[in-house]
Amino acid sequence: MEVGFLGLGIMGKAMATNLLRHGYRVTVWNRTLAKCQELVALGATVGETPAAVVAKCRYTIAMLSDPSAALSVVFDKDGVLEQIGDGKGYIDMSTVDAATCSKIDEAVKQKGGAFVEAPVSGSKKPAEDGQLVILAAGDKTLYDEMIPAFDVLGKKSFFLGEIGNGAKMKLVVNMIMGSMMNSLSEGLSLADKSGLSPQTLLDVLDLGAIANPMFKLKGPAMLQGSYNPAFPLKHQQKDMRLALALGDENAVSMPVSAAANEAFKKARSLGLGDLDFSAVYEVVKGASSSGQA
Ligand SMILES: NC(=O)C1=CN([C@@H]2O[C@H](COP(=O)(O)OP(=O)(O)OC[C@H]3O[C@@H](n4cnc5c(N)ncnc54)[C@H](OP(=O)(O)O)[C@@H]3O)[C@@H](O)[C@H]2O)C=CC1
Ligand SMILES: O=CC(=O)O
Repeated sequence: MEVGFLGLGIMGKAMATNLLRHGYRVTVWNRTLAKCQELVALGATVGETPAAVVAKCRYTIAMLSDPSAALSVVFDKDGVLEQIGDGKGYIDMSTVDAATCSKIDEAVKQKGGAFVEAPVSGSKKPAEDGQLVILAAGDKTLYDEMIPAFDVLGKKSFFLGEIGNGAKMKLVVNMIMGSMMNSLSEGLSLADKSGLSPQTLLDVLDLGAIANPMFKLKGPAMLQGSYNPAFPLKHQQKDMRLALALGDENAVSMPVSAAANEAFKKARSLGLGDLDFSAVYEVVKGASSSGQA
């Protein structure tokens, strides 16, 4: 099967690599074209523009940073819309909001193509290991056609129905994740400032009812002050922002998430946006130090 792949950031590179390893013929494009070379070394071919990729491939997957990138790659000059049409499918796996998915869906359908949104839960390592959780919605026929590729990329795919539902599910999940990361940061700070060992706190957490892979993976690195980006903080803040907007639309009060969003915004303002989202710990630590008598 031949697929196109647009966007070779942390996630896209791992996902396209996985497809190549499983025998897919992959044509890649990235805004910074030089980043395609690593994939070429693994057997990919390069499309000079998103339109060129879509012209060549029946199915094209995108994995881009945010709504503005997702829209630009579709609607701008040399974009997806110039070549999408009958018999072609476009699958956007980026984390965006439902309105962005609807705009893309309508435009692709108007050209005779099919669209599936399919954001993923799981970070760099699950992407490398083909262990993502895929949250798809939109054209069911295209979804069914993509199942073999989704099986390479992920451990489980959910088809959630009408367009927008994948985006909404992803935002709810990441809203919870961002709040949990803030809560862990506060707990580590509180343990430290009150004379306890933060490492012992991690050991205790890992044995109890709130043990989870995120605390286990990120906790020790946070104590080392090591924030090599798996999930960039700027993307987590984008997800909190979009989840809060979904809360606004539905009149759902989310004070915990709003507070977490403020901490991520503060981290961005301090220049931590390109670090892992666990770097919000630096903000929480700083806040507790400045509060000292
Ligand atoms: N990292 C993670 O753990 C996870 C991330 N996600 C989501 O997946 C998506 C990608 O994340 P990730 O790979 O980490 O992000 P990166 O920041 O590593 O990569 C972003 C990609 O988007 C491209 N891009 C950005 N702006 C534009 C634009 N205006 N036009 C065209 N291309 C653009 C970048 O191109 P260039 O190289 O030129 O900058 C790059 O290919 C995001 O929506 C994120 O929220 C979902 C699950 C996990
Ligand atoms: O979106 C990030 C993730 O880890 O999932």
